[in-house]
Amino acid sequence: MTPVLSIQGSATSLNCLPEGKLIVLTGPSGVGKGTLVRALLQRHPELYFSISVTTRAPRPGEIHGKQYYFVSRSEFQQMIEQNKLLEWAEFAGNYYGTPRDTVLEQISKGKCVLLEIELEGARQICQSFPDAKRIFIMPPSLAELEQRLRGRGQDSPEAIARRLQRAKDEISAASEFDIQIVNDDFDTALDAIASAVFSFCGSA
Ligand SMILES: Nc1ncnc2c1ncn2[C@@H]1O[C@H](COP(=O)(O)OP(=O)(O)OP(=O)(O)O)[C@@H](O)[C@H]1O
Ligand SMILES: Nc1nc2c(ncn2[C@@H]2O[C@H](COP(=O)(O)O)[C@@H](O)[C@H]2O)c(=O)[nH]1
Repeated sequence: MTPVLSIQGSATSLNCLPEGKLIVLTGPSGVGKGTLVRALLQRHPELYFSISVTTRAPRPGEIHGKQYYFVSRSEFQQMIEQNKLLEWAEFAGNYYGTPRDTVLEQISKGKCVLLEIELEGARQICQSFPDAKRIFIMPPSLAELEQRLRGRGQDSPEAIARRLQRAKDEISAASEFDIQIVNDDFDTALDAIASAVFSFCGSA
């Protein structure tokens, strides 16, 4: 029942979060999670956003340590073996994971910590942290999702097809989450996320 996680060498029982709060935000690729999170962090810089590790190649303008920590597949494999990731998953041909120590450190400092991750990783986090708040972002329709992925202009047609294929399974899992928010009108969705975050975290 009680997962034991290590913070800087000390064992800490985390079946409930000791100080801070953890929020998991998921939803299909292209739904607008990243754009919503960036807007939320601008409004509320007191939140802590976890920067993930990935084997995906950087897109134009992406900077190591800002959007992601970009690593090779062998480096990612080493991180798994050394238990440095709180969760990880393969998504559309690349690996993604959440660095363990920084997240646990921020939680232990009482921060409200935000993870923006795909479904499999979100499920892992929900198992390890049953007290985490789980938010699912829905697209208004699959056609609009495709439009957003194409409009973003960052992925090849093959990568977009893989992401859309996966989106169908992800959307059917939305009811596993505490809250479902449709990102149709951006400001309405942002207000709904802010309200969910702060009713859970208090003043963070
Ligand atoms: N409410 C909205 N209405 C129209 N376009 C939107 C809306 N929200 C986000 N977008 C646009 O949709 C595109 C995809 O958004 P974004 O990159 O944030 O998605 P994502 O869910 O983070 O994707 P991924 O999981 O692949 O990182 C962007 O071009 C963004 O500007
Ligand atoms: N399981 C995890 N998924 C993650 C993590 N960081 C990001 N993601 C998700 O990956 C997809 C694709 O992202 P993209 O930047 O290549 O478009 C998207 O759904 C992200 O939410 C993570 O640490 N773990």
